[in-house]
Amino acid sequence: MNLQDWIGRSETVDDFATATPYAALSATLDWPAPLAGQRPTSGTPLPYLWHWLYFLPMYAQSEIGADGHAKRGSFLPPVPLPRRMWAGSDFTFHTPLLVGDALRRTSTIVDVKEKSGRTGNLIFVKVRHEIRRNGEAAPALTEHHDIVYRDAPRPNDVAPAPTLAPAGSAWERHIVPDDVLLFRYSALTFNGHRIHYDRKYVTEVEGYPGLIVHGPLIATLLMDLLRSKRPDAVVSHFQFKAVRPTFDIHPFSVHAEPSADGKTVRLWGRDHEGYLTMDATATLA
Ligand SMILES: CC(C)(COP(=O)(O)OP(=O)(O)OC[C@H]1O[C@@H](n2cnc3c(N)ncnc32)[C@H](O)[C@@H]1OP(=O)(O)O)[C@@H](O)C(=O)NCCC(=O)NCCSC(=O)C[C@](C)(O)C(=O)O
Repeated sequence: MNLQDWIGRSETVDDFATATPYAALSATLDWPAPLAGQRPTSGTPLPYLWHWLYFLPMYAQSEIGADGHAKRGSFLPPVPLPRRMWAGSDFTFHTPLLVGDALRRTSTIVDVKEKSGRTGNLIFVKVRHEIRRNGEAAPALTEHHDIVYRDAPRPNDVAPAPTLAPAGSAWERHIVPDDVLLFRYSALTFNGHRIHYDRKYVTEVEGYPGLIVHGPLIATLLMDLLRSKRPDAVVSHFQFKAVRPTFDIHPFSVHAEPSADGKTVRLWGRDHEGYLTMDATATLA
């Protein structure tokens, strides 16, 4: 089967930006009282990246594959490598999405690439999502999502040399991940991926030392750090790359450092050993 044949495939999903998932994520991110868990009124802007609370992957239970995601070969190509991860994303925020909006997301497979990485064979699938609000012709948000698929683990696998994260930062937040945090984020995004809750599966089948913290959760924590320090910042562009997995067995931290000219903010995730896990940049409008 030629994976390139999937390039150009497209699907469209409609949804409403409802208040309850917003309230649940604000509680999960530990917003201070009285904001945590509070339902926002219609017209409240969605914080950056909270569009992931909508357009949930409503696959029938019988369509779910071994890793807890939908079986491959319908919208996403039937990639033969077993271990799926979120490699990174790139966003252009054209206009804010507001609670109460009727949203339409059109997703298109724009690239499928096989690569040989330090950790073995990799297949990258790039999906472009365009989200439009209330029937408008122009997208309010454009996202390019890189999904990576990895080989099965081998007994003598050696992790590639990690990169040290910057030593200091203007802003930071320390997170103690646990099963409950991971479960709540999986539930909010209706993500059945076993690597986030099935410890036996993630250690024995995928060969990782612990449950994996979701890439989109870490990216959301990065943007939440920026929001908490600069609530009025208007972000025009944001991109992140997940460079090293974060596991629930140790604390981790998220950091941000505005540039001297105030036009960009570098954001990053750092594990308990000081290694870079996610590298991101927000461009301010
Ligand atoms: C991605 C891994 C496997 C590459 O591992 P590697 O070390 O073997 O790669 P490399 O040797 O550094 O690079 C090989 C090639 O891949 C490219 N590359 C390398 N990294 C990236 C990246 N991030 N984004 C885009 N491209 C990337 C890189 O530029 C290079 O391309 P080239 O040959 O053309 O020069 C490795 O860096 C890794 O394990 N990263 C952490 C991934 C992670 O933890 N993701 C979040 C958790 S999984 C998740 O949230 C799941 C979820 C939510 O359930 C869900 O399914 O959607």
